[in-house]
Amino acid sequence: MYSKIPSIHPLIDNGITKGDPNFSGGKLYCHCPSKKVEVTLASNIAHNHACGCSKCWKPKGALFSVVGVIPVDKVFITANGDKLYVVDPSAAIQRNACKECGVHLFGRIVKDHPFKGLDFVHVELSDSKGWQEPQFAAFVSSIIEQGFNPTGVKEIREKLKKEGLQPYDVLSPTLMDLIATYTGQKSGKLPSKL
Ligand SMILES: N[C@@H](CCC(=O)N[C@@H](CS)C(=O)NCC(=O)O)C(=O)O
Ligand SMILES: [Zn+2]
Ligand SMILES: [Zn+2]
Repeated sequence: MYSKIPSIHPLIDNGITKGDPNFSGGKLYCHCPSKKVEVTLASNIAHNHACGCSKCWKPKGALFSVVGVIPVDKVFITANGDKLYVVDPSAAIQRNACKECGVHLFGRIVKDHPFKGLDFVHVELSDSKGWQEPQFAAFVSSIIEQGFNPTGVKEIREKLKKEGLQPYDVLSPTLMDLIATYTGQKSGKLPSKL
């Protein structure tokens, strides 16, 4: 007997399909059988990644979310926006979810934050192909907080690496450096022009 590794995410479990660098966007739909919330994205996404945190929306049975960012001016609610509500209004990322099916359509930053101006989206909610593929895995140890046995995390990290996703316990060094630069500039310890 061997134990089957749990699903990381359907877009990762059986190998990642590369996106199309010339892809220019598409529509996201919630999971309701009718009157779907529809969000139109007018460009590709960036910094797409797997996130193990407890706050990002995950498809049923998956340990990780897959989430990327897009400039807020490229995001349009194009149908049934009256079904959206903000999951946690006090969070930095205001995740707008469908109140019927629970799917998160976009996460918006409204307060002063290094990623303000970007929305967080899950492109698996789109039928279009060509979206940027996941680039790394973030908040891996956070799966333990949600009930995953810590003894199994090594195997999860190995699987992520095998699929080409470097695992991190916060964000990737690129994104952590961006956040730290913003913080340093805000406090005046770092010049505003670099
Ligand atoms: N260990 C925590 C981590 C939560 C966390 O910090 N999530 C990151 C990645 S999405 C974040 O930036 N959260 C900001 C927010 O949710 O507003 C958990 O799993 O709940
Ligand atoms: Zn829905
Ligand atoms: Zn997250």
